[in-house]
Amino acid sequence: MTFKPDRLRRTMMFVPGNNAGMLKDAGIYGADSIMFDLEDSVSLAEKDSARILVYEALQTVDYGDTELVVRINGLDTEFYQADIKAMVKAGIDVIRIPKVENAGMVEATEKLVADAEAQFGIPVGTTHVMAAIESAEGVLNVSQIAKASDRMIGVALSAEDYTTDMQTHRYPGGKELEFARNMIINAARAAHIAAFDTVYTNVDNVDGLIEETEFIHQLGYDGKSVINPRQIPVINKVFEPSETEVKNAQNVIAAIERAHQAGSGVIAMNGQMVDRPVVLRAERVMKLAKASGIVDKEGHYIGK
Ligand SMILES: CC(C)(COP(=O)(O)OP(=O)(O)OC[C@H]1O[C@@H](n2cnc3c(N)ncnc32)[C@H](O)[C@@H]1OP(=O)(O)O)[C@@H](O)C(=O)NCCC(=O)NCCSC(=O)C[C@@](O)(CC(=O)O)C(=O)O
Ligand SMILES: [Mg+2]
Repeated sequence: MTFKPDRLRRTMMFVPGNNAGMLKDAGIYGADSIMFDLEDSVSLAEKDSARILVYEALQTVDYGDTELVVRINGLDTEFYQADIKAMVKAGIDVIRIPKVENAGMVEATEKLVADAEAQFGIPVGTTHVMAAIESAEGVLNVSQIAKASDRMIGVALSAEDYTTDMQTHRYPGGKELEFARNMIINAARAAHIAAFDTVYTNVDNVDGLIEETEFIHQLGYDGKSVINPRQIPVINKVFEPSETEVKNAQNVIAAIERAHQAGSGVIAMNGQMVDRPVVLRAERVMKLAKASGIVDKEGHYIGK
């Protein structure tokens, strides 16, 4: 497994844990993270067999350096303890805890994860966790949840369960998600972890997916959970910087290097002040440009 703390996470693809064919091919579609699901896409009757299937896939399928995540069953079920044990033993990168309402739920999971690491000879602290926020209570507590563990890599909005809890449903435009989206991105940034937007459930509506992704990209989200491989290139395209953005970022990085050589941390470029926040934004643009394949090894724009 390949955990990299500062990796891009534009797409995290749900793969139903009871579907052997999807498990086998999940690595070929280019998702930044693959999320094996043991929770809501698996029926009660198949919980144990899905856990075994995912465990076997983790032993036998080569997923390259894709980040590997598993969504375990909820902490109010009879399954989650066995899920944690098996997935830690298999060496999963990240455990996604569903329906997190408070920091205590993260702490309880963390303890079981640490116990399993010790039991299976895995260095304690190497399995990471993330929290799915799926209720009104979870949204209100998200800042504590985001800071509840050193293992925490991100918080995710889960709008299907959230809108149900809020006694509404999902509308085009997503006004019903505004408060949750703002709370989650703010909590993630304050905790220096990633923020993932929710799934877009109409896999045939490409325009709707683009519109939603542009909006969450503007808010500062790292990416989205996805349910279908066809959604991956669409989201990646929204996160792909334009030629102007890349060239501006290159100029910013070159300008700040010149400033550093002259012993300064700030410089003017075309009348605009270039300082640390501008440089950090430029570095993120270059990281996205590299992942999008639109710059060469030296960072020069080559397009597609
Ligand atoms: C949506 C659909 C039925 C469409 O089927 P279709 O048949 O039309 O798909 P096609 O495009 O035709 O498939 C073309 C090829 O891709 C393969 N393929 C498709 N999907 C793949 C995939 N996911 N992984 C790997 N492979 C895949 C397929 O096998 C085929 O391979 P091949 O035959 O070889 O050509 C299918 O995608 C699917 O089942 N998705 C997963 C659904 C799921 O996981 N739901 C639970 C998570 S949400 C939730 O729980 C709510 C939440 O909790 C969320 C939160 O927490 O964020 C909240 O509260 O909001
Ligand atoms: Mg859910």
